Amino acid sequence: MAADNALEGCEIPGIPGSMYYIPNFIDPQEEAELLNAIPSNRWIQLQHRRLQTQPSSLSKSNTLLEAPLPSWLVNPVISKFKSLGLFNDSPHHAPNHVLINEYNPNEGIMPHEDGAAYYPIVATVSLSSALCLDIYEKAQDGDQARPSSTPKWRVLQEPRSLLVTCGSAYTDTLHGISEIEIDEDLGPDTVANWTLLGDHKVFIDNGGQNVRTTRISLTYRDVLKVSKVGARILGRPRG
Ligand SMILES: O=C(O)CCC(=O)C(=O)O
Ligand SMILES: [Fe+2]
Repeated sequence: MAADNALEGCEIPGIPGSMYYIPNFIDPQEEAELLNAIPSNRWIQLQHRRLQTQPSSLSKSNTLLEAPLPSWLVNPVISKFKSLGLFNDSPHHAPNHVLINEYNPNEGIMPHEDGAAYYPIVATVSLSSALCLDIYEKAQDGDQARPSSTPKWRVLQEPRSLLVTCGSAYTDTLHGISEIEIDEDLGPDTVANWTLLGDHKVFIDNGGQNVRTTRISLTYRDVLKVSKVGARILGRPRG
């Protein structure tokens, strides 16, 4: 992809196809401003996390009703994506959809794939707390893909970092976050992006542990199918 040059040196070793980790993608003030801007009245409470979607959730046919993203999700994050060349090759040349997930300690998300509604590039900004994303190889079960029984890799996402998943890392793996309070046994042999971390000393000094606090993630994607309001009202899509 076009971002290859800008992301050179950020590719996570060992994970095929590729995932990139950029520590300190935003600064503490940008992080605080993003946290402040998240509307408090749009959360949907699920059993093990809460979430909101911007500008809106997808229809049953995975279609997004065309609408601009709020400006606080565009600047500074999407401007920084542009300087990295991220989403240059995606159909809309920019993300048009952001999922905001909030996890308290002991909360997570089951292993899953993000699927065919999106162009295969995902950019995730982490806020507030570090935690490990578990990456599973895909085991084929008839037509159904299921995760390998244990995670093959762990990616430690520090607050203010960016994780980019693209290509076969998007299509051929599953990802999840385990419902634990403490990420244990963190070190060079157990964390795929150890050499790319902004500050691995924090984890060494803490005996290889990360005690989670509440983490919020912003997941930027390009939804492939977008419908225009006018076309919908007329019942005739006009391209
Ligand atoms: O919070 C994250 O980093 C992952 C979220 C995720 O996988 C999703 O919403 O599809
Ligand atoms: Fe996901």
